[in-house]
Amino acid sequence: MNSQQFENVTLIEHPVINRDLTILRDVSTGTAQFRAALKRIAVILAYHALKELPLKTFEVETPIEKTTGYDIEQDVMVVPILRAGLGLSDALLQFIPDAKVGHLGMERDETTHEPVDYYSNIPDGVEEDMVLVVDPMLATGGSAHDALSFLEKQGAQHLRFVSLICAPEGLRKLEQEHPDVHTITAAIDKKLNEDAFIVPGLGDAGDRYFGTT
Ligand SMILES: O=P(O)(O)OC[C@H]1O[C@H](OP(=O)(O)OP(=O)(O)O)[C@H](O)[C@@H]1O
Ligand SMILES: O=c1cc[nH]c(=O)[nH]1
Ligand SMILES: [Mg+2]
Repeated sequence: MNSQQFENVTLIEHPVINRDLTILRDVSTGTAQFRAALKRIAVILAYHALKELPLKTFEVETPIEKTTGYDIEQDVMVVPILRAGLGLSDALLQFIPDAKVGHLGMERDETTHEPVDYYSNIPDGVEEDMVLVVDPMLATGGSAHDALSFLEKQGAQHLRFVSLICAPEGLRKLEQEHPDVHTITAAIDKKLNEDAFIVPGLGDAGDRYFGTT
């Protein structure tokens, strides 16, 4: 499936992503290799997710002459959806070391597949900042929808969603509920199964990243 079927979705294609997604999908991949592959893809996603940041110019003096310098004009806030989102947030902080970090704790109920919120801590500045909500898996879209709605209620106006693997069902939900939010992802998979897991997916991202079951 390609991103052209969805408004406001950028599907990042890169040979390193293809190789690392395969490592992540492989059921025999252990925790260390899983973390390393996720972190490599996260850097590529972060690079693309920050592409639209506005710049300001100023004069800088090189050893040879004065020239135009650039700095990022807008503050950035990274908001991982706990737990699995934590695996993506460091990559963004490598590029924007002074970014604020908010946290939203959510866990899907295994029977209803609805997210249950258990924690929130969002720094000041959410109205003006570029706010990047990060979570490797977009399945039904319930968790991302809750997170984006919560931030919109707090006044967020410049929201992006950064994900590793999206199901079409989740992308359709975001398209309907948050048409202004741009999604950056490394894969759009086939569908959800009866347990609302992404097919083929990689299983439970949080469990595989943190070594829980
Ligand atoms: O689109 P949805 O249907 O809402 O599913 C996606 C959510 O499920 C996973 O989290 P999980 O509930 O497993 O929590 P965890 O990160 O603590 O493992 C994943 O990291 C997303 O947050
Ligand atoms: O496939 C899925 C769906 C929800 N959460 C995950 O971690 N994986
Ligand atoms: Mg999980």
